Formats: sequence, C-alpha cells, structure tokens
Amino acid sequence: MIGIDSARLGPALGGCRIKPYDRWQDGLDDVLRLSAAMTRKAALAGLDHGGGKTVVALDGSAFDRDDLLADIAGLIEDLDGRYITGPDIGTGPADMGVLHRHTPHVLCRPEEEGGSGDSSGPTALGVRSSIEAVCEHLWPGRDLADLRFTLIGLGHVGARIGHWLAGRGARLTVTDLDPGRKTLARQWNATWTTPERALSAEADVLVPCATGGLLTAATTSSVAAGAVVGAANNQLDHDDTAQLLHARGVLWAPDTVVSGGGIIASVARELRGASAPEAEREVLGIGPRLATILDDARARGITPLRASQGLVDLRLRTGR
Ligand SMILES: NC(=O)c1ccc[n+]([C@@H]2O[C@H](COP(=O)([O-])OP(=O)(O)OC[C@H]3O[C@@H](n4cnc5c(N)ncnc54)[C@H](O)[C@@H]3O)[C@@H](O)[C@H]2O)c1
Repeated sequence: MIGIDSARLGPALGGCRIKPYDRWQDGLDDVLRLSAAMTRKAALAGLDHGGGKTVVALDGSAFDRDDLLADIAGLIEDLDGRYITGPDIGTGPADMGVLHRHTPHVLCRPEEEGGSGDSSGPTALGVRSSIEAVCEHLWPGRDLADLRFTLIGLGHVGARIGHWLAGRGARLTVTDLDPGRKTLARQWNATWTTPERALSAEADVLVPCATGGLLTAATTSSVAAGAVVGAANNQLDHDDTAQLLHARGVLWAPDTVVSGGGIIASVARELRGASAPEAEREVLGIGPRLATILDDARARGITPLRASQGLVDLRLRTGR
C-alpha cells in the first residue's frame, strides 16, 4: 500500500515499511497515519515536499524478497515521481539499492551506489541540535555536564546520542530491550535501568530513541524529566497527550521537528546535489527552528505541538 497524504508542497516523501500485521487493515491504518505524519515532518523540515508512506503488510506467507521489492518499485514508478521512498522499519539502504534498479524515485541507497546511505548519522545530529536548543530554552547558560539524561533505545540513533552526551560529561541513565547494550552503558559510565523504570528515572531530559507510542494518558504521570526530546517517531499515542505533558510542566519537543535530520540530509544530497558538509549545516538548522517553536509556544501559552502545527498549516495554506 502506498499512501500520499499531501503533495501540496511538492512530491511526497516517506519510507517503505515491511512488517507482519495481524490484519492487512492494520497496515492500511498505518499507511494513512504515517503518511500524514510525514506531511508534518517534511513541512517542518522546511522541505518543498509532501508526506507519503509505503506499507507492505506481511501475512506469514513465504515470499521472494527481490520479487517483492521489484513489485514495490513498479508501483512507485507508476506514480511517476509524485512519491519518493526511503528506508523504514524492515528495510535498509541495501533494499533501496534493489528498488533503484527499477525506479529512480528512491533515497538512501548505499553511498558506494551513489546514495546518501544510512540516515541515522544526520538524524542523530538533528537530535543533538534539538537537545541543545531545549536545554538552552529551559536552563540558559547551563552546561550539559550539569544535567541528567535518560536515554531509551541504544540502536543506530540512540548509541550516537549516548556517545555524544557521555563525551559532554552529562550524567546518563540508559536502557534498551537488548541486554547486550549494557556494554555501551559501561563504556559511558552510565547507570543501566530497565525499560519499565526508564520513564520515572530522575532526570532533567528524557531522550526516547526506541519505538513510538511511549507517551500515553496512562504513562505521562510517570515522566520524571522536565523535558522530552528524542528521535523516536510517533512518541505520543494521541495529540491530546501533548496537553497532559504541558499541564504537568513537562516540555515535549515535537518528534516531527527533532527527527527530521535524516530526510533533510538525504533530500539535500540526493535531490539537490549538496555536499555532505552542506547537508550537515542544513541539519543543524533544526535546533534554531525548534527554539523558535518553543519561544512561540511559551509566549502564547500553548504546547510546542500546537505551535508546530500552526507552522505546518501556514506552509500548507500558502504553499510556501
Ligand atoms: N534512523 C533514522 O534515521 C531515523 C529517522 C527518524 C526517526 N527515527 C526513529 O528513531 C527511533 C530509533 O531509530 P534507530 O534507527 O536507532 O532504530 P534501531 O532499531 O537501530 O534502534 C532501536 C533500539 O531501541 C531498542 N528498543 C526497542 N524497543 C524498546 C523498548 N521498549 N525499550 C527500550 N529499548 C527498546 C532496540 O532494542 C534497539 O536497540 C525509531 O523510532 C525510528 O523510527 C530514526
């Protein structure tokens, strides 16, 4: 299933997700929800692109991966450039290389094949820039070494954030479902906790870099940190959860802004021919953009989510 939520600002961008679903209709729900989130992410990243998504709902039957990828590429090619795909859950740069044999509308092929490769580096850079913006907003002039961070998920993005925070001397509590990641905790001199206890661990900043849906009406009351800033997509189960966090005095930085580094860099490098340092400079624009949103939210007494949504609406209304 390919969903194009909006092409108002330009061709829709969004990754290709291949995973099992109990019912294919759940995959359809996902393609609609995730393509809408991509519209917001692309608009907030300042890109002239809309939001889209591909979901392949596996039902347990055997399949040939190359044949499946050729089918997906055929559908994308039929859309004639109105939708551009990239990696997501269940796909990676190598799969993008296979898709690219059949259609040019693909980002993040391996670098040796002419793409921009794994996007977790630029994504992590955008998260770093966001963490700095949030800390400066809440605690102006404070060094990161004086703050406590809880990091959930030590995968491609989270491990990079952990290295950076440890290098800055920050006090770290970390967790991952994979106990093998305790090695990283030891390297960073970080305290290891369980995923269940991570939300309530004493911290100034919570950094979710695992899966989505972490923050719900039921879990917000456990959040001990003063701010939540991380790469995980769809952190809130529902937009109303942003208001619950706000009411408790927890600053939640919209994930659609924070995690935009990957698409900003791949669009810059692959669609506009920018160099890696140029793309990096664009990614570092995420922090200042987030700071503007936080200032606007503070001045109007609204949630950062609402302030960011106002920017999306403005871009979609004016087409600029
Ligand atoms: N990689 C990117 O460029 C990118 C871009 C935008 C957004 N994101 C989002 O950022 C998040 C992290 O991405 P990634 O590429 O690092 O993924 P990843 O799969 O490499 O890492 C995720 C890590 O989280 C752990 N994990 C999963 N569920 C957990 C739980 N309940 N508690 C604790 N740990 C758990 C996994 O064991 C894994 O180590 C995802 O939500 C992803 O959608 C990633």
